[in-house]
Amino acid sequence: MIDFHSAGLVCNGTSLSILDQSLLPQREVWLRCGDVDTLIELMRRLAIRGAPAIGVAAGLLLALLARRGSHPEELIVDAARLRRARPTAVNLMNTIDRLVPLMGGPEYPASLIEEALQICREDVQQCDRMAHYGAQLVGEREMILTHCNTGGLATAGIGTAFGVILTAHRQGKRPFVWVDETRPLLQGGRLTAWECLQHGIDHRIICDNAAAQLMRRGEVQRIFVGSDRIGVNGDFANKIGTYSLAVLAHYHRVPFYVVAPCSTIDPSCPNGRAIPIEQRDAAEVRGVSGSFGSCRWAPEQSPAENPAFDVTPAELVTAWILDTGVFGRESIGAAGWWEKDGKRDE
Ligand SMILES: CSC[C@@H](O)[C@@H](O)C(=O)COP(=O)(O)O
Repeated sequence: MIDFHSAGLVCNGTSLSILDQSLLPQREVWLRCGDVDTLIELMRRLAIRGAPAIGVAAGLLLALLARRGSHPEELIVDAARLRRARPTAVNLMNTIDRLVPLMGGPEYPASLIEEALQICREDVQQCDRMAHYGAQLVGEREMILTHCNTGGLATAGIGTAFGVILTAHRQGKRPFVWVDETRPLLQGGRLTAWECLQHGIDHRIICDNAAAQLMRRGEVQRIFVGSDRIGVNGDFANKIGTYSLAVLAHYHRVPFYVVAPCSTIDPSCPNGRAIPIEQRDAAEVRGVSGSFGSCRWAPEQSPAENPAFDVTPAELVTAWILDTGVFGRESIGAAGWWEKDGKRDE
């Protein structure tokens, strides 16, 4: 039985349903996804998004297809197409790399189904561990800033950066959250704000360009962000706008943390320059579109640049909060540093 559900995804044995994140918070619409073309389309238009969530969705769909009797060779082609759907988040590639060797093996399809479910379970557990380590850093009534959406919608569990905030909230620390709206697709203003409301977390949405002024006034005590891929030297890619926040945090001496499972570290990327950055349609910058309607304010003929992610250099990071512990800058350099020396105060 392929049975798994998270905030944005339900797999009930025979089908996969996805909560369309492009329509939230105005409309809660669940979409059936039964084939690879549909999932690729949903990923590209960010109906399902967030690094761990897209990896988990790809795994569950491949498991469903295997259970329905897909020939292993057919599934290998499907997996290769899914792998290319979004290029920056390494979780998608990790999922495919774990499942492809099982396609056509002696235990197929049972082994593939079990591995896909294991990826889901691991993500839930990793979120809990990161949240546990990260929440220890949060003091009473701190003002925290976060970027993009890193909660239950973006993962199989309670989230990465948002999981830290949620856990501090559940511990009664009463954090207050500045929610970056996160232009151009507003994952913060739409999704993180929605998740804050669901969990009763005190928050206020800000335009991305308000962060500097808040930091200058001393109204931001800590910044937590997620990551789509981390290089071996600690440089990391995350939603566009993360790098500017890190520069601002450095100038204003605000602690700046990356929260991600250690599987987000890509051993094949020695540094951030090796991380592929997704370029998206210029139309997303010239206007907005969603369940709230569509509007273009820029001249249609004006070219626009739309990198979906940026890379923050390791020197701007205070610590990496991984599922294996909290790693400061002094940890970087040793081989496999992310598995060894993190502080693990229980
Ligand atoms: C789940 S936390 C890591 C990231 O996936 C998140 O911060 C992010 O940048 C998501 O980008 P998106 O383009 O919305 O998929």
